Amino acid sequence: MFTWTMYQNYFPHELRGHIRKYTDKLVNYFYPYIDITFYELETEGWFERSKAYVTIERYLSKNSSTQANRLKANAAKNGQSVVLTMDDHEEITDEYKGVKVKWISSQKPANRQTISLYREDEKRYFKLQFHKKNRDLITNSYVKYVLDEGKAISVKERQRKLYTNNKGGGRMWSGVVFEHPSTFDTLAMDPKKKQEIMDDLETFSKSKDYYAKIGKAWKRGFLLYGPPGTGKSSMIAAMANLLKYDIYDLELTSVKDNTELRKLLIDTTGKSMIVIEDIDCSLELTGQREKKKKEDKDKNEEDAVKEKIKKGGEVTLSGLLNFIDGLWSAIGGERLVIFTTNYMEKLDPALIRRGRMDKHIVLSYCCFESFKVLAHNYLDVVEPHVHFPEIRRLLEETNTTPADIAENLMPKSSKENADTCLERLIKALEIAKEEAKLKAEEEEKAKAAEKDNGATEEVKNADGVNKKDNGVKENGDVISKG
Ligand SMILES: Nc1ncnc2c1ncn2[C@@H]1O[C@H](COP(=O)(O)OP(=O)(O)OP(=O)(O)O)[C@@H](O)[C@H]1O
Ligand SMILES: [Mg+2]
Repeated sequence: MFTWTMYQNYFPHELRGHIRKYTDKLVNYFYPYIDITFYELETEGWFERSKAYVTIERYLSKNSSTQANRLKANAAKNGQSVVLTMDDHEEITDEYKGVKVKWISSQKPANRQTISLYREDEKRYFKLQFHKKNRDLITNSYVKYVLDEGKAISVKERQRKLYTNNKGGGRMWSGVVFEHPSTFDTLAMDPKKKQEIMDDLETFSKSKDYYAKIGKAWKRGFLLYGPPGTGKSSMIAAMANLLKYDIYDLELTSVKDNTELRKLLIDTTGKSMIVIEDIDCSLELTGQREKKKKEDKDKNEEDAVKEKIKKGGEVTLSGLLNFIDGLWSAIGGERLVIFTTNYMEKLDPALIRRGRMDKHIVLSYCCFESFKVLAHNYLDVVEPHVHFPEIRRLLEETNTTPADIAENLMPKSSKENADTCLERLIKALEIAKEEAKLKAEEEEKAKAAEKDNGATEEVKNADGVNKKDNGVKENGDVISKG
């Protein structure tokens, strides 16, 4: 029998090299498959897990749980859930555009002659095996498809974060797990408007190539405005939940100057939303405040300059504009910038022009359509209902926020049911209507008094006699008519 030792004795080293080369060629000639190996550990750097391997692992988890007999569980979401993938030496099949491929999970034993500092010196890998005739399809598009899908699965399942910049400490942002339950289903607003916003967001998240084609940074600005309690913050949470984005809640008043603002921006990642709430209250950025500041400065310019030096710089309007759409803002990609305000008219037009804030969304008082969403969510009550027509009429006659409606719809004890809650709401709306009527009457009176006052002033100006004591107080309340 021809043994291994005989082979080694008969054929010297160089010849063995040649034989190996030709046998490999021969085998390749008859072997109808191509194998691609993806190793688990990066060979360069500090033996990190290769991104491609982890992404493939995610992708294969969808087939593994149904096809493989031995599964391996890896922790995900900081240990709160597990990802199941096939264990070593298992095989699964996958199909892409009618072509079947095989994935094999395996590992090469450790090289005993080398000393490794790393615990897992066995080389674990995934092998992708497919027929030679499908070479182009698999190498050109299937591999990319697997990586994209794997990435999408991990984005969907990752734990999202809510970051803020006002915690101090060495880090720019500090984050907690984001778990706000608000979604577009729970958000009360006109269904058509809601659908339009959802479509807008979903189109944005899928438009990477389109933004590249038109030469625009992949980001979109939203301005949410409306009275307090109309759902601006709730909508931001719903947007983050829809797109599975992280939120960076930027507290502008805690940012020292424009340089720090830029650093904060650079420190954010893609697939995120940068939120500045109540932008009208943030620093000296609004048109009116700018004007007031200018007046103050004219009054005492020296003092203003001293103050600025003492503060050591500040965030300016141009700094913020640069933050939103300057050169640095394009890094990371796939980002929403969201401002909220209660007073649209207070904002500087430069801040809210289209292109910067691409979409303006007004959140307003509760209409009947919005009420129906809340009634369904809070009480499981749907139209037709005996109380609905009256509520509809009252909503048309009052300005009530969704927050007020929601508060009235929430059962306060186990004895309360849908009917009692709706009746409470009707009472609250009637009171609001009455109050609004009284307020309107008072305003009417005040206006009339102001008119009278104006007329008195005119008389005074005409004859030079002081007729101020005419029974009308300066604030407009009529105390007596004289
Ligand atoms: N459109 C809405 N749909 C569902 N719930 C709403 C809506 N608006 C308000 N609410 C309810 O009222 C509460 C307050 O709403 P939210 O904080 O979103 O208002 P806001 O517009 O951000 O107010 P502010 O201007 O004071 O920040 C929410 O917790 C939610 O329960
Ligand atoms: Mg809010």
